[in-house]
Amino acid sequence: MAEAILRTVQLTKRFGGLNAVDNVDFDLTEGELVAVIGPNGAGKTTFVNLLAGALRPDTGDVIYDGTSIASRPVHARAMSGITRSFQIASIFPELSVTENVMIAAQAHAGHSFRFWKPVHCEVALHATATECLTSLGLQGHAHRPAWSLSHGEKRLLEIAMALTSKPRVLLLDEPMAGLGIEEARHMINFIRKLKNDYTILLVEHDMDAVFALADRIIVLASGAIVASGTPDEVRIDSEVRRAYLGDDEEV
Ligand SMILES: Nc1ncnc2c1ncn2[C@@H]1O[C@H](COP(=O)(O)OP(=O)(O)OP(=O)(O)O)[C@@H](O)[C@H]1O
Repeated sequence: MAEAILRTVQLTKRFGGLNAVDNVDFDLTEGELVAVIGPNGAGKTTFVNLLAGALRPDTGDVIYDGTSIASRPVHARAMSGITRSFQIASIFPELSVTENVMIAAQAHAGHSFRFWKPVHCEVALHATATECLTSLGLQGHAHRPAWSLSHGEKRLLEIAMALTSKPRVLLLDEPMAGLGIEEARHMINFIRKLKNDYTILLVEHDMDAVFALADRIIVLASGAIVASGTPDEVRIDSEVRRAYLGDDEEV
């Protein structure tokens, strides 16, 4: 069996008396797209925060490439290859789409441009930005101010900004949130393309997206994994119907 790039061992995060993430053993193998689903308050965002480094676990561990990273901060994890999509709040509305992606690229590159002449930095950042925008179909919007993008285009821009770090593991937290039907279809198509190049963890409420994209699905309820498997396995799992969807609902 292939070695996991990223795994968690009995990962636990408490808020007061609440186990938001409760003893979670999880693994993600290179090239996979694993979706994490579960009802509101199940612990999905807390779990992503623990992987991205925005939160530290109370107990348990996060292992990346065989090394414990549980105490590493967000930027150190991003530098080593685990990147979460940017949030709309981190887009600069008055700057162009390209400029936003260039700023993300510069932030990820950190000091690595230190020895370059400014003009070379600019050219390199521009090239990275163009590549990332193209992979999300935004190249035609490069010169527009970011504020003028639709909600769906802004969500694509968030992902383009995350790609500037050339992540090995891309963490996507509800990329479909707030999208219309057409925008959602568009987003699914782009994430499907990203699957060719990235290992992805997708947290998502949109079941059409989850079942269209996931190689494996993990179901969280009250912080704990209650089911996992292929989409077909999860679709027929009675525990999932009980804990998450209600017995009568179609998955
Ligand atoms: N910073 C915090 N302080 C206290 N409680 C928190 C904090 N963050 C999350 N929680 C609680 O932890 C539990 C898990 O929350 P989390 O946001 O991870 O769930 P979720 O599955 O992402 O929910 P949703 O689908 O609604 O986004 C919830 O009961 C939530 O109220």
